[in-house]
Amino acid sequence: MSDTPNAPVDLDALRRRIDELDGEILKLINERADCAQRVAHVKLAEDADAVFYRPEREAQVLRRIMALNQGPLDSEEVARLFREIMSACLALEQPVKVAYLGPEGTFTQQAALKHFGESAVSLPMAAIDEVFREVEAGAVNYGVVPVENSTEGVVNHTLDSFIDSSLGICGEVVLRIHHHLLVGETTRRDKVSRIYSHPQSFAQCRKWLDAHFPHAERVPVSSNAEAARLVKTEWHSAAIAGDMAAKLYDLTRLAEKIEDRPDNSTRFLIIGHQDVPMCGEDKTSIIVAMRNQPGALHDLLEPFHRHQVDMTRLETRPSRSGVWNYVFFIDFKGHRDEPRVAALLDEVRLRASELKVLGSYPQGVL
Ligand SMILES: O=C(O)C(=O)C[C@]1(C(=O)O)C=C[C@@H](O)C=C1
Repeated sequence: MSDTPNAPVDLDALRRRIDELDGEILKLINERADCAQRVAHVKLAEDADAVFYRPEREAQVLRRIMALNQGPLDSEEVARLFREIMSACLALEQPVKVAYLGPEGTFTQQAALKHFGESAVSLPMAAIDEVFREVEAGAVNYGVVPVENSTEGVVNHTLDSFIDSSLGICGEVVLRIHHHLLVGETTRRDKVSRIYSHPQSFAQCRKWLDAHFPHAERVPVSSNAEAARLVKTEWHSAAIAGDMAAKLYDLTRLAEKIEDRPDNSTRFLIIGHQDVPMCGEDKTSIIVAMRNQPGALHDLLEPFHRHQVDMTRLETRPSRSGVWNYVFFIDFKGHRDEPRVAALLDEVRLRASELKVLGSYPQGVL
């Protein structure tokens, strides 16, 4: 075989080489799976209630692979392949069960698959509260809920659910959101008089809709997947939804990527009972209640500046009880076990009327 580009190649020889390599890859993947099974035995020997899913280790594996990769495959592509290999290995140790904000075909399901891989068992829930309840009750191991969109801002319902919940955060996943205009096979573009979607998606595609379908009725529904389900059986209707919903309901794309901002993305949280050890590139989320007095916000923020802790998000929510006068949701870089972060948290605790650490977890890798 020649290394010279454009040299004539022998197709049979190349396919024989691919067969050989596939044999080696197969052997290595199974050797890896065997190691994972042995890891499970070690975990069980140490603790009968062992937790098999280890977010910090998964983040380290994926980051290492991306750093090692020399192409020609793109690093993200390679990480996605390893994501699936680890998902299958974890399923051999113990299949992980995940509840997500449904119905089937939502972006949250896409986020759950991106984070846990195809070997996880994922179950759709009708509402964010239900995802929290299923995880709290132990019916599933983890939950996946949306928390903020780059165009539309925060998902208040998710933030509020943390106030009264015993659950914490064990991971995050960021998804690029691409919306398409979808129709059933009998609907023509010039006949679309009604468009269904989730209110957030309407907001994310507002300029495109004003320009292309100014006269179509916009009907808000509970999810993009529900919008896709409705148009499957309706003439003259279209839905705004993503790839998963298009595939699930076998719809045609009249227009692709119609979101107004090309960087439109949504951040999802993985919720659970687990305290996640440090992985090296971590984030911490806290809820802080401050007394209703002048300078409260300054008092809260000043230690972050002094300890040089990088805040990535600050949200304020109205209090729902007397104690929680002002409630702030804060995300920052670092892990609660780092001395610098521990010192910061001690100071914030002294200044606040309440502090709840929701968790430290790996920054989203993919
Ligand atoms: O290292 C572990 O603890 C494992 O269980 C192995 C492994 C892997 O396949 O690499 C599988 C599942 C865990 O979530 C993390 C990593």
